[in-house]
Amino acid sequence: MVEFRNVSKVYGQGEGKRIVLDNVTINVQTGEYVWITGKSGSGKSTLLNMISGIDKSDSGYLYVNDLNVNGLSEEEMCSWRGANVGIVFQFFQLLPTLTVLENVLLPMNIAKVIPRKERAARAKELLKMVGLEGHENKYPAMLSGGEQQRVAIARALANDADLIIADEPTGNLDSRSSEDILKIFQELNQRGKTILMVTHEREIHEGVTRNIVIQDGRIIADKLIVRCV
Ligand SMILES: Nc1ncnc2c1ncn2[C@@H]1O[C@H](COP(=O)(O)OP(=O)(O)OP(=O)(O)O)[C@@H](O)[C@H]1O
Repeated sequence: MVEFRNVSKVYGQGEGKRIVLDNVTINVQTGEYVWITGKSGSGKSTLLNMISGIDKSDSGYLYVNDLNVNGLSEEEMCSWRGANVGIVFQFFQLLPTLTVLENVLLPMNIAKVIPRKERAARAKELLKMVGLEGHENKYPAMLSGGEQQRVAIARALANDADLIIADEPTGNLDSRSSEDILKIFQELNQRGKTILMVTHEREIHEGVTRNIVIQDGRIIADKLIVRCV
């Protein structure tokens, strides 16, 4: 589903030149739940940012469902991403002047892949799924960090994208809220979503199927997680 093929990224020039990703090749299959871990500054976010279009590689290819994402113009990238990738950030990135319901409706109103008359019911259903029934008309500032991250997850699911990318979604949460959020990701994966998550969590959470470790822009480990039941 997601294939990075010989992807490299360099920032700066001359003495300040920094190779952030060095010939990275990763192949993620549909249905995987992948954790990308590694020290701060190792290149994890840069990798995810290529899928969201925030960063572009200097060389190599990125395919998502056989689409050459590098080849998209900025406008094409925007509309492709809106309909095909759900994104969850560390600091939630909710719009403070919109209610919880309006925040979840926003991607639907932009991408227009969900029929207009189904959108409000869908947003309410997604909020119920993440445990926020009854909070629809609140503003983000009225919610705890964990609740705000739930809204962000509902928003990431708005257009029913098969691929969810999450950049340290528990990085700003206490351990209890982190556990709750990780359980939601596990459930999403069980419902068929493919998930790529950058995290600093120390212990691999139940449900994670693969752990890719990055160091200085290179993959130093790529482990399938097999659990006995
Ligand atoms: N726009 C930029 N310009 C210059 N350098 C950048 C830019 N974006 C990232 N970098 C550098 O690239 C390196 C990798 O950054 P990246 O955010 O991918 O690391 P990370 O592994 O996600 O780190 P963290 O765990 O701290 O979030 C860092 O040294 C960072 O300073």
